[in-house]
Amino acid sequence: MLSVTDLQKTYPSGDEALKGVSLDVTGSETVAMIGPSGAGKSTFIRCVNRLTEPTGGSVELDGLELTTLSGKKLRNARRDIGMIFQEYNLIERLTVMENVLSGRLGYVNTWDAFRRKFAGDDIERAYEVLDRVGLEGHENNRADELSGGQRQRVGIARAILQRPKILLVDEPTSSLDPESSRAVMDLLTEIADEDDIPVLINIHEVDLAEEYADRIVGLRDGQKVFEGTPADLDETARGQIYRGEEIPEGAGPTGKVVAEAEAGGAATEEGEIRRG
Ligand SMILES: Nc1ncnc2c1ncn2[C@@H]1O[C@H](COP(=O)(O)OP(=O)(O)OP(=O)(O)O)[C@@H](O)[C@H]1O
Repeated sequence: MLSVTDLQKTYPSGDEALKGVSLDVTGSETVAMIGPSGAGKSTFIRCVNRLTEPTGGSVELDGLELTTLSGKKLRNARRDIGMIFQEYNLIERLTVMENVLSGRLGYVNTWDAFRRKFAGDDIERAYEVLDRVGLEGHENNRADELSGGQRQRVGIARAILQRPKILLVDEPTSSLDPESSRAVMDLLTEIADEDDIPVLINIHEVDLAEEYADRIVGLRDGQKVFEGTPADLDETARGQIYRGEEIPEGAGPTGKVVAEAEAGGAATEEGEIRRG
């Protein structure tokens, strides 16, 4: 379970990107975080895995406080967090298989240091994971030969190879066409169910959030201004999230609207990795 309490981030520029946001994500639920550009959605996800340093608050994953970890402990904790990025963050010149195996390292920038050192078990599992995301047969294609939807599937495969305790997903569909977007959302919610892990997704497309999420969280100006089911996301709530509207008095059941911020194997020279 991810439990975030009063998360704050003020950038050195003075931008208060998060002004005390609390959120629990648990079970196998899919939570969509929506909000206008600049609301703090990416900052929230990046503070959870410490790609950005929060300036206040607490982030616990299965009871482990992440904000105070450093060095090896932080690296180990990050392996429990599967991260999927808008722009895929693949290494273009490497193969699909190599990119997926880099998930075993937690974060790809250490890939070069570990190259060629994957266990046979990891490779076998990488094949399984690639089958699962529909990329069987593409193992030895270079990442830069793939379509956007396929690249995002590589990103998803890389994340789930880690056997994470949670998936954090930052704008997975914003570079994709509608059909590929839906396929990616289908895959993410399927993983949440089948692997029994929660998924937190930042997403701009409100219709996809409504269709796929169990719960929707609305951020505006660094504050959580809405939390509820897709059915709760009425016009009042949308106005509050996207237009900063006050909740009109007597406007009906908007109790869900939060008005204030809550205080191994071997790679060949060419990069091809073979089974066994
Ligand atoms: N590295 C940074 N340095 C300074 N300010 C930043 C930095 N990253 C983000 N910000 C600011 O923090 C605020 C929140 O940005 P963030 O990217 O988290 O919002 P977002 O909701 O994810 O927006 P988008 O939907 O456009 O990605 C914005 O005011 C932004 O300008």
